[in-house]
Amino acid sequence: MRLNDPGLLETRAYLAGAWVQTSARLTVHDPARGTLLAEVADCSRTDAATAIAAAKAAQPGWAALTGKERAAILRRWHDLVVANADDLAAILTAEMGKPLAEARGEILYGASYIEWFAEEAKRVYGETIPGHQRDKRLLVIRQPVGVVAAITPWNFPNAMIARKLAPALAAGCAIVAKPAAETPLSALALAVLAERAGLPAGVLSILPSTDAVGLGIEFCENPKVAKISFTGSTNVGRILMRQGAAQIKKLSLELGGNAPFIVFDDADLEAAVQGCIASKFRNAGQTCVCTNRIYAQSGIHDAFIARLAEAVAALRVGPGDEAGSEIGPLITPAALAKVEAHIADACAKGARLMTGGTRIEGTFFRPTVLAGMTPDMTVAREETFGPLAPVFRFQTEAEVIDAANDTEFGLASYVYTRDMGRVWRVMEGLEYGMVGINTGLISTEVAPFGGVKQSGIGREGSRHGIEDYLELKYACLSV
Ligand SMILES: NC(=O)c1ccc[n+]([C@@H]2O[C@H](COP(=O)([O-])OP(=O)(O)OC[C@H]3O[C@@H](n4cnc5c(N)ncnc54)[C@H](O)[C@@H]3O)[C@@H](O)[C@H]2O)c1
Ligand SMILES: O=C[C@H](O)CS(=O)(=O)O
Repeated sequence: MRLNDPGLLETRAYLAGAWVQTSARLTVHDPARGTLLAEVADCSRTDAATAIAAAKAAQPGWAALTGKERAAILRRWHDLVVANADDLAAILTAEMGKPLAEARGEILYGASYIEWFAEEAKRVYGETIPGHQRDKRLLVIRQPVGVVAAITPWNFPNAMIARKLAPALAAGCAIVAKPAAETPLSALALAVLAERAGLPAGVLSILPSTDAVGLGIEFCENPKVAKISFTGSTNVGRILMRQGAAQIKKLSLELGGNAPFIVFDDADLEAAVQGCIASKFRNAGQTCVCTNRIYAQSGIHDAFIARLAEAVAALRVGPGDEAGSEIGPLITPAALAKVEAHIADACAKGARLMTGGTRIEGTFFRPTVLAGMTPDMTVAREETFGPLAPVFRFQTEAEVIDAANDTEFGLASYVYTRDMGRVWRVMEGLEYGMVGINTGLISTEVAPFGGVKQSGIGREGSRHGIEDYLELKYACLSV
């Protein structure tokens, strides 16, 4: 990996304002080649307690700055991230595998959250309320919740952590973050730049660790932690809820998905095919908002499947750092095995393979389209998190809304139709936090990202995102 600034490839933990090399090390591998990339500090639960104590000590001073002063530091951080985007993308592709173009897009996407919340830092407004009695004056102020503990996944190792650090810091919180053990380098590089931007010591810690369970327990049980912000699987989100219940720990949860992609007869066929590919195969299908089930109405079904299979077969699979690669490797052999299991289950129950269906080498897998899907197949209920596009046929609007909602998940959903009445009926009928209408790409810092049902609690981004890191305080003044 060639970097303009080798200082961004940091392998020490950023702990209580210092760069710390721990005795234990965790290893980071390139998923495309299986080669060793780096040995990184492996933090313990004790290290987490130290970081939390430092955050608790530093947070009042950080909150005492004006929103404008915090905004200036966040703005400098944003500018440094953008200026170093090529290096950050190279690091991200090396540890996670996604194509460089997607990695660079993620860096700018993560930076957009830092920019957005630098602006929001100046707009944490309070309010006055007309008194309920003549001698009373009422007011409300918003204050930072305090120390935040964040836990993030491997699939967007820059953006998912930026999407938490930015609002927390903008609100005046201090934050301790544990990135996924598979992809710590992107988070550490962000901390290098945050320190350069002037973030005070102790306000932020980044703790790579193979002891996810132990640090999770520390985050949940340490009374200095006011809130946990988690992005990852619904199963782990459930564990954290349970572990934090004793202290009524505040929680923001961005969890799993099972996105339906619905194509009605009146849809623009080519737009639907391209939107489906964008939604399904971004990051090799390893995003929480990836299409997981495709529903094609009977009139357009055959033409849609034929065109989709043709376009999917043309997708180029290869290492993310090789020019032209569109589909990188899956993160682990276990991730690849899950894709194969979903395909085997579907075919055993009558599905037809239209293209792909086989591994190439290592954890590279051919993008796959299946036809003849039925609700009893595993992929109808489970998030594949890989390059598999299963197509179900449907007849009526009511039938497909019921099918789309027949899941415990409710994160993203997609609808292709040119009938405006149908747009409103289906958008209102879908039990999801987000709906893409005639588009397969919906994520942006200016809109509230998040799910309903077992896809999460709270929203990230938008004018709503900072609220998760603030408390309302009501004062009643007798005059
Ligand atoms: N809603 C979103 O914004 C969003 C974004 C990305 C990924 N995801 C979801 O995340 C999942 C894939 O990511 P993953 O495999 O890394 O998820 P994961 O839940 O296995 O891991 C996520 C993070 O939690 C940590 N972790 C694991 N077990 C833990 C425990 N017992 N206590 C505390 N922390 C623990 C991991 O080390 C990692 O840092 C998918 O379900 C995907 O849909 C959701
Ligand atoms: O995987 C989850 C991310 O939130 C995907 S996105 O880049 O925000 O759409």
